[in-house]
Amino acid sequence: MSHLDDIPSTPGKFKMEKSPFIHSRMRWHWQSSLSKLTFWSIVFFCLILIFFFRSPSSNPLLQDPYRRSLRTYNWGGPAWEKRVRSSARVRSRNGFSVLVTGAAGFVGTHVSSALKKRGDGVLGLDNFNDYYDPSLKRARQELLERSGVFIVEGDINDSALLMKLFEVVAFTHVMHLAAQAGVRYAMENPGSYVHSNIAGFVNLLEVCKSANPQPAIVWASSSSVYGLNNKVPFSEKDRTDQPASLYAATKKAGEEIAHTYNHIYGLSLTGLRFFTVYGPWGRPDMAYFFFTRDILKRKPIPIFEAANHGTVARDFTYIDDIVKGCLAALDTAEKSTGTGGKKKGPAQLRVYNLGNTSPVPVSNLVSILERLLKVKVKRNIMKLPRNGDVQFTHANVSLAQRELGYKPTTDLQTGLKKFVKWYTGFYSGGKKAAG
Ligand SMILES: O=C(O)[C@H]1O[C@H](OP(=O)(O)OP(=O)(O)OC[C@H]2O[C@@H](n3ccc(=O)[nH]c3=O)[C@H](O)[C@@H]2O)[C@H](O)[C@@H](O)[C@@H]1O
Repeated sequence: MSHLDDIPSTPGKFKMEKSPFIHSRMRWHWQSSLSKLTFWSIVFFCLILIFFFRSPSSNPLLQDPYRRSLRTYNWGGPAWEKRVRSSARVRSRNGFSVLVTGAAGFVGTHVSSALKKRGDGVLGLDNFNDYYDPSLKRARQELLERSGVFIVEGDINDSALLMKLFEVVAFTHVMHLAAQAGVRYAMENPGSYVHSNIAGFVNLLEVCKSANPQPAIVWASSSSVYGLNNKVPFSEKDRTDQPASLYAATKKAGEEIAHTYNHIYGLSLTGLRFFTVYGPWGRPDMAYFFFTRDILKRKPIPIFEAANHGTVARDFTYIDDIVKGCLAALDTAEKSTGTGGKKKGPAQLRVYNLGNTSPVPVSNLVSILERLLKVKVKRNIMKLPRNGDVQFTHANVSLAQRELGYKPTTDLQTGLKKFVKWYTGFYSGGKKAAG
């Protein structure tokens, strides 16, 4: 037999062997390569399993919001109830008793502080999740505690906690600012948007509708509900049925859910469409914030541009203007009409734009920061990624002006100057910039 006989006549096929020795040798070869193959397959499979279970982004069941929702918070007890009552106690004539959800958040902190200053009773609620550096939330908490605002640690999805809070305090108003914010993060962690912005909102409304008395609710919607609209400036009468991100879709869903609870239970509900809010104590996931951090680190700044070199612009709105809008919405909110889960008559249902009315290209935002920080910026012009961002936003605020007396007064240059002053002060002295 020539050596050629060992070679398969066609790929994948072997000639039958007659020699028993060759036959058993081949079988041994086969078995050994088979067991090797099995061994390495098992190793490879195990590696994939380890990688899968260790990587939160690849397994939705292990993503933050679910772990967060499983977290247990310590609440209850006489000392805790005393703190709750004291924080929510009204200290001015005709003042409100307000439950502020998301009180350790950017807008929540500013609104809580402003309400407290004018003598309203304020109780905060926040789950201190780690969407961005929780130490910034803790610093905001300290700030509020110094002015007498207690923040209860807990989740808006926790019905027992919410019911307890309403049992301890007869809140006149709820300022609902707890949410999963951020447009682009919705592609990484969609579940967190459903968890907070839909399930959490419904849970809160369920408790509010059963409360006696029912509170009036003012809550944060978003300019992102205008989605792919081309008609500017955006007016409350415009369509909001083409969201560009899941974040926008959950905020739009919130507006429809608000309609339902108003219709069925007589809850007074006011949605505020915020337009890219910025300022001191802001959110590190927002462009103006991380641009500042990265400019100071001499890193290149990615500036998005639309097709055909189209400008990407935002109606950046300063936090103090937003706070005035929030307080005016609370002040003009009518009482809910239901009791104990039953509607007694029609109740107020409103939606307002709270913007600045003058969009600024993102490249101008970078130029302002460049001047304020006195650092030459390396610009990295990039195509607007298909990740939920829209090309521009521009608010028409005439409705808010008419009905709330809302009038924004801070331009981007002035507002950023205040932000940079806060930022450099806050992160100086060895504190690391939030990531
Ligand atoms: O007004 C709103 O409705 C929304 O405003 C912001 O969303 P956004 O306007 O996208 O704010 P940033 O994420 O700070 O982005 C500002 C601008 O910078 C641009 N950008 C962002 C990131 C980047 O690397 N480069 C860049 O050019 C974005 O395209 C956008 O035009 C908030 O993150 C949302 O939570 C809020 O609801």
